[in-house]
Amino acid sequence: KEKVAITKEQDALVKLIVEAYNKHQIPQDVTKKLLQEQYSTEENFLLLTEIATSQVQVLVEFTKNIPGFLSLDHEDQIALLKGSAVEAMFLRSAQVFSRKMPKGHTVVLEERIRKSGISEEFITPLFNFYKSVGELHMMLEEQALLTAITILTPDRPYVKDQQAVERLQEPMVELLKKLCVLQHPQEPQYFARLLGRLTELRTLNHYHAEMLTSWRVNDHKFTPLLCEIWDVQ
Ligand SMILES: Cc1cccc(C)c1Nc1c(-c2c(F)cccc2F)nc2cccc(C)n12
Repeated sequence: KEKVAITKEQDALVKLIVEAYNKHQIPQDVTKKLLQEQYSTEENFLLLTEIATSQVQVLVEFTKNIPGFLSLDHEDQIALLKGSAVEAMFLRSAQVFSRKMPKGHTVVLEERIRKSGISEEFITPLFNFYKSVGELHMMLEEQALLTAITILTPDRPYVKDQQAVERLQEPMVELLKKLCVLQHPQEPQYFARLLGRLTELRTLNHYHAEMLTSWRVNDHKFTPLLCEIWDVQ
């Protein structure tokens, strides 16, 4: 059985991706508000809107630090960001939800999500996804690479030069595969399970679009950044 080893270049790549992934977190004042604000539906929705807005900012910063991303065609950069924003945010919020947050915050955040006027038909798949990501106990390198791989999906709508995106995504997929073999030797199907999460993520795009529409119908206000990334209003 050939020995799987990370090359020097691959080690440099994973360090760059992890550094970018760690660089930006949700601002403290936003998470502090989670515990302080009272529990009205309006207040909860406003808080989630604030968190979503800062998550989009975090996503844009992370994406700009993915090696090679800024050398892509500028319109393709926008197409990749808009096409992957929901999936990347689900992935990041799943990790924040299952790992990063102190226990107390997670309970409060769950409570506020459940009481923010979102329909049950979205809440269930959302928490199922959070649970399925939590059960993987992903390591930081795996989370960061999986998020970069999601962003660098070549077949997003309006991407013109799909090959250029593939050339960036492929080495990341190879690297993640090697990391999974090295870091989870007792679980040969671990890499396949990670990719399975990406398939589950794509189904959540549909729910998210429905949610946006239902919020707009109920005249909920979004921030300019959320309007721009999801073409609402
Ligand atoms: C921050 C948060 C956490 C869990 C559930 C939800 C509904 C949110 N908030 C939003 C999300 C969103 C996200 F930010 C991460 C994951 C899944 C998401 F639905 N998308 C949007 C889009 C417009 C307005 C909001 C309030 N919003």
